[in-house]
Amino acid sequence: MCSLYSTIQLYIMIFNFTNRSVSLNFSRGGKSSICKVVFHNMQPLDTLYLESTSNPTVEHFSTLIDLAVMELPGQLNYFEPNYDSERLFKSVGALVYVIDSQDEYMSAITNLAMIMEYAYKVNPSINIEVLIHKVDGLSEEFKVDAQRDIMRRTGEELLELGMDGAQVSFYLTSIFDHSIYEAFSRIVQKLIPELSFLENMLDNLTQHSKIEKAFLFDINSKIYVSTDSNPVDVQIYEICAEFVDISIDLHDLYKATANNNKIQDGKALRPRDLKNVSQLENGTILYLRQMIRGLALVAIIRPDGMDMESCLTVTDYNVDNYKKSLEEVWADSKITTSNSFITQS
Ligand SMILES: Nc1nc2c(ncn2[C@@H]2O[C@H](COP(=O)(O)OP(=O)(O)OP(=O)(O)O)[C@@H](O)[C@H]2O)c(=O)[nH]1
Repeated sequence: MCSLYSTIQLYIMIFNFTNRSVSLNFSRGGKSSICKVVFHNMQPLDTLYLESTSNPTVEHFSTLIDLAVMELPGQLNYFEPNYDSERLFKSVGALVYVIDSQDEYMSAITNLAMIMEYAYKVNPSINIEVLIHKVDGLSEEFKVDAQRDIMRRTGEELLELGMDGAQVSFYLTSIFDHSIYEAFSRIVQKLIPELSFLENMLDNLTQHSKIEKAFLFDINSKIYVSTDSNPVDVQIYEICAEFVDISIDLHDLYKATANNNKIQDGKALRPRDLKNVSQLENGTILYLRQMIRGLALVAIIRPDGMDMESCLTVTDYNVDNYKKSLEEVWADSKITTSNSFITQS
């Protein structure tokens, strides 16, 4: 059986080139806020008090994937001899470039094209992901216009550099709604080589239960690392992501600390896995079960006339099997800690 364990390194960056005649400052674009909100559950409004980052930071998160998120502050010039830029670019799977949509963005686009030129030279398989960020401040019409304009200008810049075929993905994001999670979900999924296998397993699960939509969530970040092949409806995603939050809050509130350390027949009892089921007024069931490696399966179940108990019995049985398959796939995988390779100045 193939191993699903992948080493993925993502880094979020905004560059500035101090060696150009005009010094460009692309800091305050929202990089730290994105990292704090997505990976540390910080409330979006609290990012107002974040201080400017002065040194590169790198953090590792190990769930389905070994994800390393590097934040490169805007004030530093990574093409100085101090930084081993070649090694930096070579080692990452995706480069996430943040453009502040509420600011003048022409220089940021020129900068992006130059970075892409360098990135592709040293790492032709790198994914370039552009977040058109802070779109919460723009009207719906303006959002679309800004995206079209940024895509067109990026295309023109790349054409000038002779890179017209280069692949770039654009996402409209804000930390004030789920768009940032949706973008990161898609970015991370692109880096999982076995994604179609994971999708097939979820398709199988949905076909044999009354599940309408299922997500495999990373509990910590609420990024979904996989979903079945039915199209993703943003509202359904939002409901499922909120259900993860509620389940964790309830679990923390009611977990019996005494039980966690309980000894039975001389053996310590393992803390119970997270599970939460809730039926909405229209009969739809929200179902969450903890899986392995910090992941949780969240499903929307439509009973369609079947009583809730039978529906849950079938789902529980199928989810048990799904979990066993995940465990088998991960049985041989080891967690490797990637080396940090940013030279601190
Ligand atoms: N409206 C809005 N503001 C945001 C969003 N994301 C971040 N911000 C704000 O942007 C400001 C700068 O955010 P930072 O995360 O510190 O920016 P940075 O790119 O890390 O800045 P440096 O550390 O200086 O490189 C903060 O006041 C955030 O609250 C967003 O999606 N929408």
